[in-house]
Amino acid sequence: MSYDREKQVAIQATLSAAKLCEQVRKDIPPAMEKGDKSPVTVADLGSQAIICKAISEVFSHDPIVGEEDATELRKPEMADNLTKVTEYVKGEIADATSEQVINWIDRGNGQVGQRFWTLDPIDGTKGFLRQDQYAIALALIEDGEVKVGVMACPAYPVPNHPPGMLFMAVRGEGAMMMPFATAEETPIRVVKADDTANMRFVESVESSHGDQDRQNAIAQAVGIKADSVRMDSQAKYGAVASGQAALYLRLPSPKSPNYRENIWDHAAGAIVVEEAGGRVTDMYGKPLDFASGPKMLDNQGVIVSNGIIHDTVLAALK
Ligand SMILES: Nc1ncnc2c1ncn2[C@@H]1O[C@H](COP(=O)(O)O)[C@@H](OP(=O)(O)O)[C@H]1O
Ligand SMILES: [Mg+2]
Ligand SMILES: [Mg+2]
Ligand SMILES: [Mg+2]
Repeated sequence: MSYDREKQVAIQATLSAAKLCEQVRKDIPPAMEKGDKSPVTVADLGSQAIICKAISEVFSHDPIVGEEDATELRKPEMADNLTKVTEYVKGEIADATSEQVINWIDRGNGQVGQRFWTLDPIDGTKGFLRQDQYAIALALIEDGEVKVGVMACPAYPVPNHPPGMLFMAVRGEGAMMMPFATAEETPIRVVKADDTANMRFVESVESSHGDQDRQNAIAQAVGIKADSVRMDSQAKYGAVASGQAALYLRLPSPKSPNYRENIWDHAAGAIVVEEAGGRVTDMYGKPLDFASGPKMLDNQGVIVSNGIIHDTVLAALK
């Protein structure tokens, strides 16, 4: 089966959402707080609206499992925020109304099933607020397997061009990157065994999202001598897929040992790395479970590598 249509719709939708996010970022957005105390901005909500609309128009029966919902935005005291989100969405969809924006965002309340999309409208909201890395991440899952993944990374550096990189993959067709500036697709591959210059590892900027002491100890144990490169969001998967790093370690934080990862934080990145020749498992070597629900309850930690060093990393973790 061909996924060309899915890939094209996903690329156009994430690039459109990326424009909205960059517009919000220029205006330095204030963050609102969600129920779990994590931040959300008008850009997260606007991005989800744009992408859910685009998917729904073409694939009207596909559920979308998105990170955000419009519960807060519906409250009368949030009217100003709803107006702001709608204004930004209008930059991409000229005739959008607030009512439509709310409904598009809530299209992201879908359930995991035989075929569905998972969406992180801004992965790395903390990075976005710091003017660092963030990603708009969208993936199609069928029969428990990620089939298409697209990550738009508007702040990702591109040599000799303004920042902005799209990473994408279709199962069985390899992984590509495409600078926003040139729109030229190039195939990407993970770091080769003899490429010592790129044998570095990436981890989250946020110390509370992992276990940086242990991550650094494991990297050293597998022979990586350089300090880690800290980067927000699934852009880290892009770094591994494009051979700029050999390893991405995400071990459970000692402060939140019972935390479970969300599917939208990993699905798009995982297929991009796998199709670039790498490997993605949890810290025990188990495949990530994208089929059972929005949280990967049976997985802990995430290990992303160029494949060659993967078993050595898993052994060091024992
Ligand atoms: N205690 C925790 N451990 C691991 N990940 C966490 C976490 N708390 C939040 N996160 C997730 O970390 C993501 C950001 O990843 P990174 O740290 O690699 O930039 C967040 O995505 P959002 O920014 O989409 O909410 C959020 O889902
Ligand atoms: Mg969030
Ligand atoms: Mg996220
Ligand atoms: Mg997010």
